[in-house]
Amino acid sequence: MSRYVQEDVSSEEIERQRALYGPLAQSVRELADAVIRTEVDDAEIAAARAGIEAITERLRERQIAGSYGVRFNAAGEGRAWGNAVVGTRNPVAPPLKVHHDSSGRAWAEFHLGAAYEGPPGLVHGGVSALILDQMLGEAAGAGGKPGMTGTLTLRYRRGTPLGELRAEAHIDRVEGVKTYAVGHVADAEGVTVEAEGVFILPKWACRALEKQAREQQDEPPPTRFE
Ligand SMILES: CCCCC/C=C\C/C=C\C/C=C\C/C=C\CCCC(=O)SCCNC(=O)CCNC(=O)[C@H](O)C(C)(C)COP(=O)(O)OP(=O)(O)OC[C@H]1O[C@@H](n2cnc3c(N)ncnc32)[C@H](O)[C@@H]1OP(=O)(O)O
Repeated sequence: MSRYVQEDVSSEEIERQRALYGPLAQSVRELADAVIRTEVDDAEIAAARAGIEAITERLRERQIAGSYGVRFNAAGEGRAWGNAVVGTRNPVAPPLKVHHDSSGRAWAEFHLGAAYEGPPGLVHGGVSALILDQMLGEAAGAGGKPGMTGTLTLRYRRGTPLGELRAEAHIDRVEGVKTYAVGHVADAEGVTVEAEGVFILPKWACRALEKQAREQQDEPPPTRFE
């Protein structure tokens, strides 16, 4: 089943949901950080666990059958709220608020805390890869050619300290369905990880985009999601 879902939902309703679920996910991020760092006594841990399990049960009383997917409304606004990097409703996502321009540039400033650690005090290399995969994909999408990651190559130049970071990406070149993008993660001292990747508009999406373009002749198809 496709997880690209068309929903009849107004922009106002999307904003209402963002204001409801965004802070919920943020509270759970705080919880993850607290679970890693707490030093309260054993009885407090047991009580906290019981409380968390009760809340989880409450939330599961009514839920989506599978993952959130990517949902579009009639205005073409896309919501990737379960996305592991930018998902508004995903507590695992830092989340990144990605800025774009139509020349195919994407950038974001963000904070990575204790939940993203690999080597002591440093960001896990897989987390840097996760973020750069998204950022390069966002650049490809911003330039009008979204795609699935085909190949992603990273060079870890030095450890990335946990804390305040910035990521940037831009399109290097486009060859038909293949968009080549480059980018990096940096701390205040400069670049820590560099990435290059190719993003490929899948055959199934080419067909879907052509169909969509035929249906809404003047409206460009959606190419990026928040
Ligand atoms: C309403 C429709 C909306 C459409 C939206 C479409 C996509 C949206 C996706 C993202 C949008 C934007 C923002 C999102 C931001 C973040 C991105 C995160 C992305 C991910 O987290 S994504 C998960 C990891 N990713 C995968 O899960 C890919 C699994 N894989 C496949 O889904 C297929 O494998 C695919 C699609 C890659 C190709 O399949 P295909 O059948 O369409 O095309 P085909 O095989 O014919 O290749 C065509 C040309 O690409 C070359 N090529 C093929 N594979 C290559 C590879 N791996 N590396 C380098 N080049 C490759 C060939 O050599 C040929 O090149 P040439 O023509 O020059 O010979």
